[in-house]
Amino acid sequence: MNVNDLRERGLVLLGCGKMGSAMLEGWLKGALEPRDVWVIDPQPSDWLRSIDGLNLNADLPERPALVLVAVKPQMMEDALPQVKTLGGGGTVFLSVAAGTTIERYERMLGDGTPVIRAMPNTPAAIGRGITALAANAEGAPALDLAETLLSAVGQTVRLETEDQMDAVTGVSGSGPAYVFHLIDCLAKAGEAEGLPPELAMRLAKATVGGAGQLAENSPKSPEELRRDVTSPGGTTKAGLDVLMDMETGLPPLIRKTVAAAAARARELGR
Ligand SMILES: NC(=O)C1=CN([C@@H]2O[C@H](COP(=O)(O)OP(=O)(O)OC[C@H]3O[C@@H](n4cnc5c(N)ncnc54)[C@H](O)[C@@H]3O)[C@@H](O)[C@H]2O)C=CC1
Ligand SMILES: O=C(O)[C@@H]1CCC=N1
Repeated sequence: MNVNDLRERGLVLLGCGKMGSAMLEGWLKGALEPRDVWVIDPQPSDWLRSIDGLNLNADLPERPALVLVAVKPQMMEDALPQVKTLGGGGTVFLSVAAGTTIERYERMLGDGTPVIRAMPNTPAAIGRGITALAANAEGAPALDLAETLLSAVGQTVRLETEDQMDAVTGVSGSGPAYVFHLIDCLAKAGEAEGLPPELAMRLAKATVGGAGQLAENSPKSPEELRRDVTSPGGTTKAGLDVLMDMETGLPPLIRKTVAAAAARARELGR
């Protein structure tokens, strides 16, 4: 299966909120036209309504090439019956829902359904996402196509086993939210040290954005880059002594944060 199949047979989005829209926006800038896409969403956004030629809550094609499932796990029981007749083979199901396992899709859609699970993240909206993928045996031949689609919104990585997906969700799926919170905390701390709010926020955003880009592009490890900032006896060392405390600092806090998110992903899967 390839992009031409998508264009000939159609791509269906079941749910098109924040994540579905970020992905659709990337695809419409690339290989797909609005007429190739069917969206099922009871509350379509103004953006979706404004796309000329998009098949919005219209009758579905008989045998679409792919259904992207982008509803919340809690909405799954209501949403999936709308595409149940497409299960059993022929149509590939690509799910971005946290927690919901391949086995659960197979139960809901029938044995033999090609299922690919993916975990993207919201920087997809600016083409800077990262998506992890895993598939059942029937879905595996469509992994190349799924990667082609998802690379329109950032990097992709294939997982060795589906079991890794909950940990991935705790790191990169939820991760942008941790980083946005870090920006807020940094800005608030700047304010507490006497900076005007706007200046503090500008400094915090540029620092996190710039450091993230540097960490991604540099041949040096994050640890080396940290050492480059840290002068002996200087200001960074004083700050890091607090942040890197193994009992009260970031390491145990981030460990607990990711563990809680991964545990919730496992819970949602049940
Ligand atoms: N937001 C994020 O950072 C990420 C979200 N995800 C996953 O993506 C999925 C969607 O999340 P968001 O886009 O953030 O949520 P969202 O709430 O923005 O979008 C969900 C969409 O589903 C629609 N919907 C509700 N009931 C429906 C039904 N019966 N049939 C069809 N559509 C229905 C809603 O109207 C809404 O537009 C979730 O399963 C989440 O786990 C995965 C990675 C990152
Ligand atoms: O919070 C959630 O459940 C979803 C999955 C990863 C990011 N957002």
